Parts: sequence; structure tokens; C-alpha cells
Amino acid sequence: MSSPAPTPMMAQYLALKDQAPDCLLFYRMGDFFELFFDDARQAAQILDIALTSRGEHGGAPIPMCGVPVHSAESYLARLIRAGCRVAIAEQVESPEEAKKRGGSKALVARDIVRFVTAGTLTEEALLNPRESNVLAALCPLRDSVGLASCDISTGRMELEECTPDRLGAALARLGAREIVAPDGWADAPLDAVPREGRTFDSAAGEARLKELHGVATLDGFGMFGRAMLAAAGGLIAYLDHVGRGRLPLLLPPVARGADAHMAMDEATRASLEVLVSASGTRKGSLAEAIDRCVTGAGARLLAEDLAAPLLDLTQIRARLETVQWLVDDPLLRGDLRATLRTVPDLGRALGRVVAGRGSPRDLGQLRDGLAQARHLHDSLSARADRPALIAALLPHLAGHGALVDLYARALVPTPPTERSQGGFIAEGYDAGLDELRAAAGNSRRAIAALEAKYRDETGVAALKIRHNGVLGYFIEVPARHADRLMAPDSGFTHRQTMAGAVRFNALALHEEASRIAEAGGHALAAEEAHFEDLIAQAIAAREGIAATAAALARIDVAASHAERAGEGGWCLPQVVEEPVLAITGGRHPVVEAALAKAGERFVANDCQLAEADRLWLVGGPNMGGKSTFLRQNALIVLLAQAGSYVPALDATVGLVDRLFSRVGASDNLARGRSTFMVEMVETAAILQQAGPRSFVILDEVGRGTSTYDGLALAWAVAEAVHETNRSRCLFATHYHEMQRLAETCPALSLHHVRAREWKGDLVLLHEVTQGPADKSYGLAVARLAGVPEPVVKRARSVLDKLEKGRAATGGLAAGLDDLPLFAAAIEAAEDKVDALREKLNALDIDALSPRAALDLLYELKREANA
Ligand SMILES: Nc1ncnc2c1ncn2[C@@H]1O[C@H](COP(=O)(O)OP(=O)(O)OP(=O)(O)O)[C@@H](O)[C@H]1O
Repeated sequence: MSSPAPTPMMAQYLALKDQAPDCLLFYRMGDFFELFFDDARQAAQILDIALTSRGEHGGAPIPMCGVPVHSAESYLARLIRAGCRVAIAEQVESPEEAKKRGGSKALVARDIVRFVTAGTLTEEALLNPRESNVLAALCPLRDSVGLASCDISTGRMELEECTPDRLGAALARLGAREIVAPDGWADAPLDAVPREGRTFDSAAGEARLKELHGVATLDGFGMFGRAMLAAAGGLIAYLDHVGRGRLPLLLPPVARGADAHMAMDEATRASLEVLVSASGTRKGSLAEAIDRCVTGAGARLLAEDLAAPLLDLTQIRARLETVQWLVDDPLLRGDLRATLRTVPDLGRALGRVVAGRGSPRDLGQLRDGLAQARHLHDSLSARADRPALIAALLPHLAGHGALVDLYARALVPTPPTERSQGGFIAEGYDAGLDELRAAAGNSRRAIAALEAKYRDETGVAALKIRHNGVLGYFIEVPARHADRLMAPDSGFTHRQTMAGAVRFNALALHEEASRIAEAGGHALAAEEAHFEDLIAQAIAAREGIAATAAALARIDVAASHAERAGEGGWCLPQVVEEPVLAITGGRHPVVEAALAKAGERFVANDCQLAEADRLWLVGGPNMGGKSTFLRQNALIVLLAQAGSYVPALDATVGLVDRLFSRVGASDNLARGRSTFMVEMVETAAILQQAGPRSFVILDEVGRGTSTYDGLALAWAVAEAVHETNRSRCLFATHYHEMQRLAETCPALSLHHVRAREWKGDLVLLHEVTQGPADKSYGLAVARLAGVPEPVVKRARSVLDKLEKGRAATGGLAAGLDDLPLFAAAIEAAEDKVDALREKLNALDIDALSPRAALDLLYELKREANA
């Protein structure tokens, strides 16, 4: 039996759904967005709302759920957070228009007006004010990958290019909410949204960028390679698609050079908990521990700075000089912060305006933000001692005088979010509008006068003139007085009888009411026209406004660093070219804050690395503070190069080009690799990429496998970092045996975190000192952790036996006495390979008999194994 054809509405729904197969379709029906079929099931579950049904399709009830239009944003936010994409299908004509077009039964036309995806949000309610919202497009081209990224809530756009092995690090830096990539690209990130390959076209990308910014060449913005432009093409095409042809705010693209910033891969960021902590949230992260910004834009810029510390000494010093200026002048800092606190989020207001979702309130925010920027400009210009960075920002803080004046004249002090009711254009801005409002006002007064007149005429003191949405203005009297007005010659016409009251109309009232309605309609239209004009002015000034927003954010970040430095007694780091790291009294900002909450004191520690002593092997008991020490030094480097004061008494930081942080056997089950595999993959990356200007922290690498394998690997890795990579390195290890490396590696020295056993209890001093660790205190830590006493005792007797055995055999590292040095061993292996290669090259294969060839193979194999 064939199932009945779908109803016209279902047919329309299914046609729309076809255009958005990977989205939940929000189908507008009156005051609701309805979802059907699987969309309904999924949304009902995520939103925890009732799943009902409506009609039938293919013989089965159609599952349905709905959300009210007026509160749709909060539902959208939850769906987006749950990883969904949403298509919004609106009614694109009124029911009256539909009737006119197709008769009384005609279906209202609907169309998808927008796609809402994680990377393309502009709504205030859907965005976190302190976090950027990045969309990235990737495009592989020959041996590289083009990367275009933007935050459409503020318009920032960047293009870069990297080798495929650096893509992970670049994406980790960007922290994109959504990634698009050409379909069919085998190496695309797993969570990338596939898009048609032809949209990633470099010529089209270049043409779109030129057209968007009205330029004949992009050279003025920077140098962009083909891969970058192809990615830009894909990005813009995607934005076209989600906005259904209406592009959001896109500022001129900035080219990001591959070497402009300190390189940090994903594992390093995760292990240092730069923007998010191990719990997956901002809580407990470095960003949270240092962020004292008073604006959302400042907090976003601070996060960007931490994600991409600088490599350029001049730029770093310029940032630090500004922070120092504000540290030294707490009064000025207080004033600046007080002003900044009142500045609305200019960038995001602009983003909404350009995306076509601006409200009168957004225009009010632009007005207030730009006016406050001007105010800051004036107070900062008065300071002769201002640092170069502030001087460079000054011009961006002023220069919107005409726009601010215009908005100040045009808008009421607190414009509403909703524009359909009007009331946002100020009095005195448009004489015509004022007249319309006056006319409506006169008529309202006339109606009030009519009320008194009708009371007199009828003698009904309880007579009232009222208004509602259905009847408009009407006269109402209590039912017992209605007869007087019902009389045919009374001049009143009956409109409605209620329980206890009767409603009437009268000619004079009708005339005044019409005047009000007419004047109101014209006034609304006039306000709407002004709104469009005011929006156009903002769009025309978008680049300047965005530059002002960026300048305000930069000042907020500098003031935040100064504030944080003041709170914690932090110091101004000296950043230098030489590969050194000299920290006195260094602390870990997050651990210190956590200890302070518990009323405990953090023990500050020094670190002195230089060319001749560049690798510190740090031993000592578990829980002794090794990881904390390693990380605090990495964080100090990161903070210094991001332009912040650092938690130390004194710090000299030699520029670090790449920062690596690895923790042995950290779990990464989400990626489906065993912990040890992860440890080795990450270690391999360090050995391949770290150089003499890099800083590496290795925390118990090798502990994820058996003791012998682990020791052997840790040993070889430490040697390689010392000999080949020659990076500055802190290496925490449990293996006592590794202390012997100090005999053969001249730039390696031994250190340990101190501990004492006192009356059988372990006292951790958290103090890093020179020299080898004396013992491991593993059992004492176990007791500290609450392992039952009998188990600890038993472990003690096992340990005694093991240690006796070790003394007899020479221990784990017995047999390492004649181990050749790392470099010598590598050389010997290479010599052998070279000799074999020479022999093979010299061969004339055609001249060999099969028998001679076989003999030769045996001989080569023997040599290779020798
Ligand atoms: N410098 C310090 N001052 C005070 N307390 C500290 C210090 N360093 C670490 N701690 C405390 O000791 C705890 C353990 O530190 P950490 O994880 O760095 O030790 P660890 O030696 O790396 O231990 P394991 O070898 O077990 O990984 C921290 O959570 C912190 O509470």
C-alpha cells in the first residue's frame, strides 16, 4: 500500500530540510520554531523538552518539538554547545501576502535565512565575552597547508601557511570552534566540516578579498601565498553559505609569518594548562590565574597573547615598557581601569551591526565606547612620559568625533534592544519626526479632553477612554449606565459588551485615534530610515572602530598585567637574545594561588641555565615539587615573551623560539593511543624539532614502560637533547642511575628537590638544590598517602632485598661503564652505513653472477651486523 502524499506543509519542510541535511532545522510556525523527525528527537533530548507528534508521514506519526521564538537564543546556545548546527527557516511572507498570492489555503512561503554554527556566532547571548570565537578554513596545497581564520564577532582575520606537521600546533594556538576543509582531503582534522573542494580556490579567494576591501591589490595588507588565498576563498565561501549571502564583519587580512611567534604544540599547551586546565575549563589555567582585564575584549586579547608569545625583542620590550609604566603609576592605572570598565564591547557591537543583527542598543554602545576612547585619548596625551606603545595607540583612540557627535544627537541616552517599537531616535534630531510625535501627543491630549467632555455629556462619572491591541481606543462604561449611550441619537456606537462593562466608539474619538495611528506609523518609518542610515555610517567606519576596539583592549591587557604584578610582587623580566634562563625566586602562579587559598606558603626556587650548563637533571621524591618547578620556569618564559611581568624576584629570559613540555605517560585515551605511545610520539617531536634556542621540560619521560626500557630511553633522550638539540632543558627523573650522565655530559648538572625524614615521617621541603638526590622516599610518600602500614612494612622488606641484590650486581646501570658517548656511538653507526653505501655504489650489478651476488649479500649482511 503506498503511503499518502505529504501535506503541502510537510512537503515544504522536507524541501528545506534537503538544503540543510547536516543541521537541525528550526521551522518557523507563528511564535514557535518547530523541529520534526530525528531533529525533534535529538533536540528534545539535548534541551530536555517534551517530544510530541503532529500528523503523519509515511503512515507513522511525525515526532515534533518546539521552542518559542522569543527565547530561541538560549535554546540555540545549548544546541550549539552540544555540537549541533542549526538552520533557521523563517516565514518570508505574511499570511495576508500568502492569501493574496495563492488563495485562502495558501501556505506561507519559508526559506532558510541563516545557519547557526559554533564558528559563526555574533549574538551576545551565544558568546562568552572573555573568549574569542574562531572559525578556521584549511586548504592543503602541494607541500603546505593554507590556514585562514577569523572571529566574525569582531572581524579579525588572519592568513598563514605551514607544513603539514606544524598544522596541529597552529590549530592548537587558534583554538578554533569550527574548522572547514575541502571534502576528500584524507588528512583533514577529524572534526572538520567538509566543504566542496572547488570553493577553496586561490584566485577566487584573492578576488573576494580585493572586492571586500575595495583594493586593486592585497600587497598593502601583506604577502599572501596561494595556499593562504585558497583557504581564504574557502572561508569566505563558507561564510557566504551560512549567512545566505550576507557577509559578516571581515577586517583586512593579516599575514601571520610562520616564525613570528614562539612555537608551542598542542601537547605543550595542554601540559602547561595555558588557556584551559586539565579539567577542560578555564578554571585552574594560566589565563585564569593572571587575567585581571576589566573588559571582555581585553580578556580575549590576553588569551591570544598567551597563545602566541612573541619572538621579536623590540615588540616584547615595547609591551613590557608599557606594563612597567602602569606598575610604577598605580593612580594612573586605577583611572584607566575605571574608565575601561565602563567601555562597552565595541568590537562585538560592530560585529553584530555589520552582520545585519545590530540593534539601537548596539549603536548606543558604539557611541559610548568611542566617546570613552576619546576620553582616554585626552588623558593619555596629557602624559609626556607615555611609552612608545601607548603613543602608537593614541591616534586610534580618537578620530571618531563626527560619528560620536552624530550618534549623540541622533540617539536617546539608553536605546532599546528592540527596534520595532521605535523610540530610540532622540528629540531634536529630526524636525519631521518631532512633528509626528507632537501630533500624536496632541491627539493623546485631545483624547484625554474628550473623556472629560463625554463624562459631562452623558453624566456618567465612571466613563473611561481606554486602549487595547484589538479595539484600539474605545469608551467604556459600567453596564448599568450603558443604556444612555445605547440610545440611537447618543452619538456613540456600540462595539463590545463585557461582563459588567460595555464598550463604545464615537466619531471624534475615532478621528483622533486615526491621527495617532497615522502619526505613529510615519514616526516608526522615519525612525527605521534613520536607523538604516546610522548603521550605514558605522559600517563605513568599521575599520577605524575595530582599530579603536583593539587599542582599548591592548591598554586593558597592559593594565591587567600591571595589576597582577602588583598583587603578586612580580618582577620585570629582562628578555635577551642569548640562550640563558636565570630565575631567582621563581614561583608557579597557579600552584601558588591554590596554596595561598589553603593558607600554605609556596617555596620559591631559582633556575640558572646557560650555554655551559644547559641541562638540569632534577631528582627527588614524588610530590617533592619537580613538576611544579619545571612548569613554573616554562610559564615564566611564556609570560615574559607574551609581554607580562613574571612571578619571580629577578628573571633574565633568553628568547625561546620553541617551547616544549612533556609529561611521561600522560593519559590520552581519547586519541586511542596507549599512554606510552603518546609519550614516545611527543618525545619524538621534541627530538626532531627542538634547537639551541628552544626550551624543553621533560617530566619523567620513560616512566610509561618497563624499568629497563624506560631508563634506557630516558638516558638516550637526555643525551640527545644535550648533544644534538642543545636546547635549554629541565629533565625530572626518578632514575638515580641517570645521575651518571653528569660524568659524560659537560653541560648537564644534577639537582634535586629536598626532603627530610623526621621521626619516621617524610617532610617535603619543595626546595630545589644542587647535587644528586640521595634516595627516593617512595615508601615514605606511600605512607603519607595512606597506604596501610602492613603494606608499607612489607614493601620495606622487599626493598631491602632488592637493594642488597643491586649492591651485589652493580644495579640497574651495571654494565654502562663502557657505554660509548652518544655522539661517538652515532658517528660509529654512521661510519658503518657510509662504508656499506660506498660498497653498494661501487657495484656493477650486471657484471655479477647469481652465485657472486648471493655471496656478496651474505658479506654485506655480516658487515652490517658487525
Ligand atoms: N615550591 C613549592 N612550594 C610549596 N608547595 C609545593 C611546591 N612545589 C610543589 N608543591 C606542592 O607539592 C605538590 C606536588 O608537586 P609536584 O606535582 O610538582 O611534585 P612532583 O615531584 O612532580 O611529584 P611526582 O614525582 O609524584 O609527579 C603540589 O601539588 C603542591 O601542592
